[in-house]
Amino acid sequence: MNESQHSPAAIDGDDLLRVENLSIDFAVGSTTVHAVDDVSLQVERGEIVGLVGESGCGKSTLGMSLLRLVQSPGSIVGGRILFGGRDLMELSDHELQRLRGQEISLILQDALAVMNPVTRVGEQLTEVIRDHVGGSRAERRRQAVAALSSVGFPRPELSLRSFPHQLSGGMQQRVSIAQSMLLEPRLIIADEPTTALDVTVQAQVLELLKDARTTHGTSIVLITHDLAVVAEVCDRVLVMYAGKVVESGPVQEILQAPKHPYTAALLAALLPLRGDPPTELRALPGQIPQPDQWPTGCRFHPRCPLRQRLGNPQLCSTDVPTAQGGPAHWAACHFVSEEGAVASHD
Ligand SMILES: Nc1ncnc2c1ncn2[C@@H]1O[C@H](COP(=O)(O)OP(=O)(O)OP(=O)(O)O)[C@@H](O)[C@H]1O
Repeated sequence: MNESQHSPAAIDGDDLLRVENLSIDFAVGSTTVHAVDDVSLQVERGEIVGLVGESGCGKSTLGMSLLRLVQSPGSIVGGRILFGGRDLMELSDHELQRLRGQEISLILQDALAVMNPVTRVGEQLTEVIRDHVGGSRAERRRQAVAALSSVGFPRPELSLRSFPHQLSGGMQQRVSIAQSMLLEPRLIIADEPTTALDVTVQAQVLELLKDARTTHGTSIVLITHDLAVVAEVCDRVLVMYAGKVVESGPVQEILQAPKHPYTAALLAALLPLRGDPPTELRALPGQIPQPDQWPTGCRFHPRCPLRQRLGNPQLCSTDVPTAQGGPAHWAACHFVSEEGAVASHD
């Protein structure tokens, strides 16, 4: 079985988003970079799904594709993205425009990047309402005040008059979340939304995302390199390595009993939240390979601690691993058993 075939088959019909065998290439000079390679996933209504992995593994490219925002020289070269049963690839520009913001919205690490620096916060918010909903000027303003209030601005009327650069990073991210929630989208793509923020503000922003799910049933795809953030908010997690999903499962299971050696290595590199500090930080050696030079067989094999412990079996460098485990929790590794071989080898 193909490593990506488990996840779509696991759904019982309550999925809002279904990605099937998606591949995205970048044409860089005379080479083709396979940034996302045959990835499948699904997100159910009201579910928060984490997408984790090191820098360069394809998380953002995958996230942007969910809004059909992959920029040239990148393009979707295979697969389907179904949102609420509609194939995103078949939508007209007009339909896509309505979809973005109204049904799917985007939160980025750099909140300023999605704001107009010369437009006051209030105007940015009321413009979105005017373009998608309409209503009188007074009504639009009332909604903008309510939006800022809902993300914790103590004096929203005053903050509406601010320019984005007059706000702190945490405040800017709150405005960005307020803006993305204005039209009560069914799905939010949040790409490293807390990475630039200090720990206290980070926790507040994560709370706001959880609130969005609780209050409006919003589904969220949370892209992050930080497993601690995943542990805090996600129901399910997909671990990406070198353009592929290598493990998928419920967050607690993945954190407590990872099946893939890459996931185990990411976890081992985390500092414990409580207790004595470790005598050494077991960081994962080596770097993710360049996307135009993905290794043969299992793409993780040159860095894999489990393979080394097993005496470097040849299979890892020759054969692409298929999904092992059940539909709810699987990993693409030749040497994983359903009992969690990784944990027992550690
Ligand atoms: N505009 C581009 N031009 C060429 N290649 C690109 C471009 N954007 C992304 N890529 C390629 O796609 C790969 C995946 O990039 P992507 O940004 O999706 O990874 P990521 O996991 O989100 O990393 P990060 O956390 O650093 O954003 C990159 O290694 C790069 O080779």
